[in-house]
Amino acid sequence: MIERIGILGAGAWGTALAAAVTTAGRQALLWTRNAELAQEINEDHSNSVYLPRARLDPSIRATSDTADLSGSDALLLVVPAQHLRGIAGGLDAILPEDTPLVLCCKGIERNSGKLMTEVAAEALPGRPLAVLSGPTFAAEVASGLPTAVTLASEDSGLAAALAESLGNRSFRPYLSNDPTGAEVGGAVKNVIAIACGIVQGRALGDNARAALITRGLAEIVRLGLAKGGRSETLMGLSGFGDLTLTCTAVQSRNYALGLALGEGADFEDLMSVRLTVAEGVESAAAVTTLAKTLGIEMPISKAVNAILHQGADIDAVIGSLLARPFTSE
Ligand SMILES: NC(=O)c1ccc[n+]([C@@H]2O[C@H](COP(=O)([O-])OP(=O)(O)OC[C@H]3O[C@@H](n4cnc5c(N)ncnc54)[C@H](O)[C@@H]3O)[C@@H](O)[C@H]2O)c1
Ligand SMILES: O=P(O)(O)OC[C@H](O)CO
Repeated sequence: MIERIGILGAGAWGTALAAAVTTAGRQALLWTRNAELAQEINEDHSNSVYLPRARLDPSIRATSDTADLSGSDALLLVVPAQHLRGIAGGLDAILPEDTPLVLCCKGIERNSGKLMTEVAAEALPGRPLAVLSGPTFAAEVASGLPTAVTLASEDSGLAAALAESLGNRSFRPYLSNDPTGAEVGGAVKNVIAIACGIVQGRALGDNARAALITRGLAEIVRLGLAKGGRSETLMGLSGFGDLTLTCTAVQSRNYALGLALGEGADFEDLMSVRLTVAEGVESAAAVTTLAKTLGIEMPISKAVNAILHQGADIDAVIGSLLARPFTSE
């Protein structure tokens, strides 16, 4: 039985997952690089920086020493995508080779274009891998509100064991053997959510957002299939489900970032003050490069990348998207 769950990363999602783990009756050990935050979690049972309104179960323990994770029966990887390689690599010497790794971060490594399972397989070679993804705002999970996730692994026995260990009445895993599809859905939906925020910020209407969600899903499916994922995964919780959630709620950091940009805020100003991660920023660049390499069309993702990273004018980019030739669905 998977009893002791190590959680690498005590941001909003790592902390919410610790809450789900304790609700399921398992032990949660959170790792954070910030010793003061570990002390706060242990002594005050709160995470005032990343999940300010949550009261945490006192059984949740935190540490800033990665060596403490070596006794985990499974390790959830919940650090921002661009930091996974660096942080996880430091665990290779201390983590047993049979410890399952569960990728809970949603992004693509910008420098390499690699998915999180690909990065984990290089940073911590040989360990069994799974992906946990889906429509999951951390604050709602921490409050015990009903949530369903995809738990995907090529090893169906591992996915089932993880579901048994982590699942409960309000945190319901659905099993899949398509981790690639689950990862692509989780990463690209953040980019499409930025696009949706931008059109809402520009007051272009709900029709425009529905069009972006639908054509965004077409981009997710193209990339997912090209990477070896399956279309039913991309139509499930970790694809369509998460895309819908993230593109329609101001609670989403990616959507909210797009909204602010659409309303006229400066990208660099927004990034210079933010504490929390908006994965779509880095993934927009990664997805654009990957689409070019794989020879697939992803015009919305490319447009977001042009706005964020190439200084393109928002109205000019929207004008170019609207001027694209008519085509079939
Ligand atoms: N918050 C959610 O609702 C939610 C839900 C599902 C998945 N996720 C995914 O989980 C992952 C983590 O997101 P989060 O919401 O927990 O993060 P967060 O925004 O709450 O916190 C930021 C995290 O990044 C870490 N960090 C910041 N700068 C760093 C650096 N230079 N080096 C190493 N670590 C650094 C911080 O210590 C902190 O743990 C992301 O991939 C996100 O997409 C988040
Ligand atoms: O706040 P966001 O945009 O990072 O989205 C959080 C989760 O990924 C939603 O499923």
